[in-house]
Amino acid sequence: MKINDIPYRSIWVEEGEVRIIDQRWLPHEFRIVSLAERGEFATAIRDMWVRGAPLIGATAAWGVAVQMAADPSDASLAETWEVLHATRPTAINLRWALDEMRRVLAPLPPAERAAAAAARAAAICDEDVEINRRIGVAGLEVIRGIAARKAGPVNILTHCNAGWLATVDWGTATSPIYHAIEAGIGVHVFVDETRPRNQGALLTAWEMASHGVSHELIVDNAGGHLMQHGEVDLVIVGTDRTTANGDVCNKIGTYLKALAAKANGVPFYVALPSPTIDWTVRDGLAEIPIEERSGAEVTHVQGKDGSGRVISVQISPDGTPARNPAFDVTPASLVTGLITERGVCAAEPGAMRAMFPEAGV
Ligand SMILES: CSC[C@H]1O[C@H](OP(=O)(O)O)[C@H](O)[C@@H]1O
Repeated sequence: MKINDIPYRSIWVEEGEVRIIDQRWLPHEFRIVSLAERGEFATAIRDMWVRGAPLIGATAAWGVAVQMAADPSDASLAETWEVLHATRPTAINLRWALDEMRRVLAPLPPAERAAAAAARAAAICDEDVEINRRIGVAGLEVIRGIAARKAGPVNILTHCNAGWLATVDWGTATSPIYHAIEAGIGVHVFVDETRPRNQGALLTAWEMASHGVSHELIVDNAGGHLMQHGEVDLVIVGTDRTTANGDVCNKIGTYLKALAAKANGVPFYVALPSPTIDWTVRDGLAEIPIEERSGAEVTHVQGKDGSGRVISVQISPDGTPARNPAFDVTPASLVTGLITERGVCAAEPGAMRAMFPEAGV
């Protein structure tokens, strides 16, 4: 997407270096950093310099590629899979990308691995961009259908950041929004702040403003109230792992939005790129590992002080203990539809298998 009319991706190669936007400082500072060795890739994923399921996968793919240039041995490949896989447990794209890199590289002689790894990592990024563009095309029809039945803008609520900053480009939940803007359809986006790390307030609001999308930031607890008062026409969220049965794991708080949407007859759609489907899992609640992050993310909040410095402040008493589950699981029964790169399908195993027969499940 464009920032001040300059096109960017969230991760790219420039002057032989893998570069990322260090999202920890957005929106107040725009910092680009280079990742030069495996440990830096692991840190960038674990500490959320980059975040978002597809971007985590793309970053891990480049981490493998950089390591193969340093040491293409079997032991190095195996160790790199383990080191990067251990960074964050929930987004399936991480395992998908690491498995994909191992599938391509393991059969090759070590001398051929560096070039092959860089090619596959670059292709994973390009594929992500195209998948998300197609999700936008499919999701546009959902928005267009709602626009045809009402006056005024289509009011869309989204949770967390499933934008171009969570992917290589376009985003997943935001791609239909960007496509609707391009199609001349009026939209207004309610951006959930998304405690505790505020990906909505810090990242989605920045994306919406940068792209000129009408939006308002709301506290997480306001979504149900707006739905009760008919102010939300559609909910679109992203996902970090969707099961073969259509259960959707996403940022903490998504489940509560789905409950409110169901209670108020608001369509609840999930933008789902196929690498985010975990075909090996059916019962999301029972089987998807939920990342528990530091309680400091709950007791402290980051922002800009009066002099423009990015600082962290403590919002709770000294020593307050905190729990910080980073994701929750929305049962398929609460999902109106899955917006995939091949079109919209029901959140149920038959429809998903029909959409992706190659999954072979
Ligand atoms: C397009 S997937 C984005 C997905 O990832 C986010 O989690 P995190 O910021 O912790 O990586 C959130 O669940 C988004 O919906």
